[in-house]
Amino acid sequence: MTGGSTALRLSGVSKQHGRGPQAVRALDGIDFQVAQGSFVAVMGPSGSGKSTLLQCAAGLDRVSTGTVRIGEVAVSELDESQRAMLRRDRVGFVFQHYNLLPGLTAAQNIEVPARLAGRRANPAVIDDLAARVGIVDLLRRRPAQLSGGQQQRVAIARALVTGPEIVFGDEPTGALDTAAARQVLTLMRDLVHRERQTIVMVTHDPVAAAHADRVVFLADGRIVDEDENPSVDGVLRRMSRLEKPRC
Ligand SMILES: Nc1ncnc2c1ncn2[C@@H]1O[C@H](COP(=O)(O)OP(=O)(O)OP(=O)(O)O)[C@@H](O)[C@H]1O
Repeated sequence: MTGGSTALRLSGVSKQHGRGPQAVRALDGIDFQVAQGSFVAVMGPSGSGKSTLLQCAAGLDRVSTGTVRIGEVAVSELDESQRAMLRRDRVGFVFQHYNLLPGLTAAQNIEVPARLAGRRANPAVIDDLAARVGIVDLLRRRPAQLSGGQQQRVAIARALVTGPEIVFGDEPTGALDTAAARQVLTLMRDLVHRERQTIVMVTHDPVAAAHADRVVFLADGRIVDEDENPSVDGVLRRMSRLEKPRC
């Protein structure tokens, strides 16, 4: 992991969904830091709290207790509209199903977050992003004219257009075939190692997780294991320990 500043810090974070007898404690005392310029994967069995962790870390949901910081900003102290502004200006998102607007070209899709922030992206910025993610010749196409891997590259460029401090990925390769997934993961790793982008990705896929610098493993809302030098076999071994039936 690279030294330097901390892009994301969760301290003592708990999150309860619902109230009373129906309440579910999805996160239970999470302490989690991500160094700026690193690529971290979050894994764990179904229901272990991965999505809740991502939602709380990205300011999409409120924590019940504890603090979340993105850079110097205490996200957990912001109100709803301040969190919306933080997400717009400082956070990028990449989803499993790309979420591109079908009526817009790739270039127009990339520009959407800048437009939402009341700006127009300089065409040179779009060209630069397209070069960084390898879609220079595809900018005039609409999503239906692109493969899944190409659409995810457009979505990654869109996530980067505001120059975010951190990018969150929710199963970003979950809908891709093996070859396209590998290319997208290599791109994400290059963005981190060449450009010092920071990426936090939730995944079920040990191959995807092994592209990260570090993998954290959740079970029952807690971080129960970490792998600082992940390999596919190592991740599979750790996951199989977590997924053993409990007595
Ligand atoms: N809005 C909600 N209301 C009530 N319970 C919820 C809500 N969202 C999640 N939960 C519960 O919180 C726990 C953690 O859910 P979460 O979706 O974060 O897990 P996950 O690890 O992402 O699961 P999966 O891998 O299946 O997507 C689960 O027990 C889930 O049922």
